[in-house]
Amino acid sequence: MIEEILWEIGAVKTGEFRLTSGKVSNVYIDLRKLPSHPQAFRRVVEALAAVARTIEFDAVCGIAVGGLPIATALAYTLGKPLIYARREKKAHGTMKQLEGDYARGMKVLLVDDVATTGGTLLDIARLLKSEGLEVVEALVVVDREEGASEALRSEGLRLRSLTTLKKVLSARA
Ligand SMILES: O=P(O)(O)OC[C@H]1O[C@H](OP(=O)(O)OP(=O)(O)O)[C@H](O)[C@@H]1O
Ligand SMILES: O=C(O)c1cc(=O)[nH]c(=O)[nH]1
Repeated sequence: MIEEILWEIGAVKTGEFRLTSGKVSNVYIDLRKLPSHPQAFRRVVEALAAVARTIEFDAVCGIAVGGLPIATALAYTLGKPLIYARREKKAHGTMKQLEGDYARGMKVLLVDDVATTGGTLLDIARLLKSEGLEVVEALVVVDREEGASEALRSEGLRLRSLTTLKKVLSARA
């Protein structure tokens, strides 16, 4: 089970954490360490691939940093092209925010590690739309169920997840 895997690799942390949205929480899911555990990583990516195979899309878009290794492994597993978004536009070099090769009209599956308010997914969905891409759905490992699903729905996007924070916490050994 995904929830058990997260506990096993120590991805569930307790303490006091400031979240991206500015909220404070006493629990934090740290999936940045997932690729350091190859067997767990493979199981999570296989579970994501099972969901992704039910969706029609042309390319995976990962969100740096936490979502990028996961999206990369997912795209590789599915044999789909990968593009990825920085949280901020580069201030030098190419000056880009969206990396990789893409074309207008491409159907994209947006992938991240965790969704809380959905602000990050929405920002990147808007970036993709501004480049002429079509975001078909968003897929994350953990939905904290703190507004992301509703926020995405209000812009016509469905959020899918492998699990929720509630399920992770109730699976605690
Ligand atoms: O739904 P939201 O309220 O937007 O929060 C979720 C976002 O927060 C985390 O990223 P973080 O900003 O910590 O960046 P990182 O992945 O680069 O560490 C997480 O990886 C999501 O992208
Ligand atoms: O909302 C966030 O910033 C956030 C929450 C969480 O549990 N894990 C994470 O990586 N980010």
